[in-house]
Amino acid sequence: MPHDRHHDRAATDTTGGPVRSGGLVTQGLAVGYRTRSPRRGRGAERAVLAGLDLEAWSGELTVLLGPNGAGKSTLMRTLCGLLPPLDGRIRIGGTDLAQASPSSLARQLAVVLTDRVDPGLLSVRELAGLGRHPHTGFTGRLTAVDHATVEWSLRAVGAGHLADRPAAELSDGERQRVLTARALAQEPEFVLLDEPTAFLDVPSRVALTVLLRDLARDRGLTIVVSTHDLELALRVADAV
Ligand SMILES: Nc1ncnc2c1ncn2[C@@H]1O[C@H](COP(=O)(O)OP(=O)(O)OP(=O)(O)O)[C@@H](O)[C@H]1O
Repeated sequence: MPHDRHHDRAATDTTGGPVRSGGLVTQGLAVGYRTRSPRRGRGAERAVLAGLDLEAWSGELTVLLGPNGAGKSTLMRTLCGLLPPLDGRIRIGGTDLAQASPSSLARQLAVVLTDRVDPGLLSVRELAGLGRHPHTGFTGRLTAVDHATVEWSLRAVGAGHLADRPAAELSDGERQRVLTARALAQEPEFVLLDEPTAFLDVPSRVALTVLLRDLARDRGLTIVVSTHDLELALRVADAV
């Protein structure tokens, strides 16, 4: 790792634990699925990962590395509140995820999962503009500041030239960039991206990962990315 995360948080409390607040922290987290049983209520639990004590901090790009089927997507879905934890706690910015209101979570946290998105008839600019929704209030109208943020986010991921294209016509790699732009347009403190480089060619993989690391450092974001790209993770990530 090029950057020793432990160097940044040398301060500890009397129990030896970190004194840093905020960040994305889990304690004893178990993630997985509950099978539905129509006759017997809740059904059985199938844990995919258990006993996870994870920390991701502001200003750092944290990478979740694991082979196919390891549980990265399951963990990502749980960290953003889409899947209930089977056990343990998740704290985001010092607040228990289970207690966070959906509207405050939407302003704080942006997520890009691997699910296919149907953009309908939206242009690329309009699709990225959806990221502004938590900030637009009752009318949903974008102000000049919102428009500027969307343009910036598209340019940041190298998709500025696609802005007027119908989003439904994008290639997989182009769509991946635009969805990343939508997440950045949200101006969140926390960004979770599940395999954001999966469809990208090698130069674009490096460029996007370096961009995410720089955004984390320059804007103090907490960015968590899953990947099975070992080399890139080790070269660029602040914590793996
Ligand atoms: N909806 C579901 N219900 C039950 N089990 C599931 C469900 N989705 C995934 N799983 C199982 O959970 C395990 C972890 O899957 P997950 O998709 O989280 O892994 P991953 O690390 O993201 O893999 P990949 O790198 O292939 O995307 C797998 O064994 C998978 O079959």
